Amino acid sequence: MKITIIGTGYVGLVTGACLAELGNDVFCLDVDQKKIDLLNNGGIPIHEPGLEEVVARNRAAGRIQFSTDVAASVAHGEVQFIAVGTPPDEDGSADLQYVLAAARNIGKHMTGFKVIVDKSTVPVGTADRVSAALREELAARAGDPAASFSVVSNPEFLKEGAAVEDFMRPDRIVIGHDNSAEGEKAAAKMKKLYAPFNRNHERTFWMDVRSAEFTKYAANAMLATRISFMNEMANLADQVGADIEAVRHGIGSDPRIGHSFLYAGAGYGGSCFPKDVQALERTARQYSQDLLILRAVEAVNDKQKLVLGQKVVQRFGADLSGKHFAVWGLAFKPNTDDMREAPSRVLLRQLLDAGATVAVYDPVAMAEAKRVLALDLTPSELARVRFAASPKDALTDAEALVIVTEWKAFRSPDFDQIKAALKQAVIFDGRNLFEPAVMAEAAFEYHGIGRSILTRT
Ligand SMILES: NC(=O)c1ccc[n+]([C@@H]2O[C@H](COP(=O)([O-])OP(=O)(O)OC[C@H]3O[C@@H](n4cnc5c(N)ncnc54)[C@H](O)[C@@H]3O)[C@@H](O)[C@H]2O)c1
Ligand SMILES: O=c1ccn([C@@H]2O[C@H](COP(=O)(O)OP(=O)(O)O[C@H]3O[C@H](CO)[C@@H](O)[C@H](O)[C@H]3O)[C@@H](O)[C@H]2O)c(=O)[nH]1
Repeated sequence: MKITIIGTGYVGLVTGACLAELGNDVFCLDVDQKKIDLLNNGGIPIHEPGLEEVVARNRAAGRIQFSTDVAASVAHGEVQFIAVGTPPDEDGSADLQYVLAAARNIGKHMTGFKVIVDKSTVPVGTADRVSAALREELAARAGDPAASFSVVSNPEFLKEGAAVEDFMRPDRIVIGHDNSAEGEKAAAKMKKLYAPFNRNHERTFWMDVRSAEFTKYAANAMLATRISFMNEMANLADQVGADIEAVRHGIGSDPRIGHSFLYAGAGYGGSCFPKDVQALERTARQYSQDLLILRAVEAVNDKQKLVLGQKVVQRFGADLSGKHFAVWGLAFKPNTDDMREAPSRVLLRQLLDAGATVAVYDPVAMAEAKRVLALDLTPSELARVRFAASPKDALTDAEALVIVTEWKAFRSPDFDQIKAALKQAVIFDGRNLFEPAVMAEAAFEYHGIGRSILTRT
């Protein structure tokens, strides 16, 4: 099938590459000329395991092309995926300017019948706005009088760091369409496009457009709720002298609760949970409804991002001037270089505000961290951050090690080496990577999240 993908970010590039892998003829459009040049020169703008190989293979086979040519992109695809960003507006609602600009571009150039797919995460009712924008553009020009379209909602559920795998083996495919003749025609095309992922369509959930749009937000809101719930339980566990890891196993074994997504830590980050929770709250407010649970989820998460830094201050004092710390992990989660809403940024702000100097290391996010921290910090603050060449290099002369991201490479470190490099054998572990009993045996002072019972003894 001839497919156009508008926006070549995390979602667009992965969607385009994976659909090309299945034999489709894919045209990827972006407004960012640098990104398109990089892709045309064989580069990949993001770190995503397996993506580079899929893109290279399909580029070589002529099944995927990258361009900024809007007219050519509209002419190419019978199915046009809109996968542009929907960042938070000032009031927390999803900013739809990029989605609507993409829709208008389609309306300006289209001929014949097009399936327009909202792949971006967009508030309930957006498909209607996309349809209206398209209709306006069609009415404003002397084009093909037979031009027609149907807007379908097909939200994306991939996780960064596992995006290719998630896209190729989806838990579910949600497709919302209307039941007009065009809507049914669009649904038939979507069915054909997704057939290779689930031959009997056992994983496809067909629904109306608004329910599909809502499903995406409800899924992220539920996942964010689990995390904030566990973080709140962890903080209480610290107070009452319980171990949140034991509690996690204890409750996760109930199939109604399940083991996944129950890890207490340094708070959730990334480009989705923070903005999608806010956007859903904002949608509710438009209908005079106050989503009390989600407000709490957000407030707990904001507080949780401070917990690691507070533990450091509790241990080393409010004035950290003259003190130096090692930080392992900067990306908001492992296997990505994405720094959007990363808890590490909050921790660095706390340590620097208290007067400390830091040495930071991340296996893949160093370049992105340099870019982002140059925006977060003043030049004099940035001068107190050293970008280390290795985990070991970061440790030199530090009072303590603070772990923010659970990269695999941090899971089995050489503890003797850590002890030798640090001024004091103290570890603050924002992801509960190690067993407190093992750490105690190795004579480390170990501060996890929600595990104080084991550090007090
Ligand atoms: N990142 C994720 O893990 C993820 C997962 C599921 C859903 N989503 C949702 O998917 C959407 C895209 O997210 P992302 O992380 O891929 O964003 P991104 O910022 O990585 O990429 C968006 C791309 O769209 C391009 N763009 C903007 N306007 C354009 C236009 N008019 N025409 C062509 N290109 C245009 C930008 O230049 C950019 O390259 C968002 O709504 C997001 O919430 C993201
Ligand atoms: O038990 C857990 C699981 C995750 N996290 C944190 O939660 C954040 C988000 O993690 P994850 O969901 O793995 O990454 P994302 O790439 O942000 O993916 C989420 O957001 C995407 C964009 O909407 C959705 O498509 C995915 O289904 C959804 O998992 C990260 O900071 C994690 O550290 C925890 O603190 N504890």
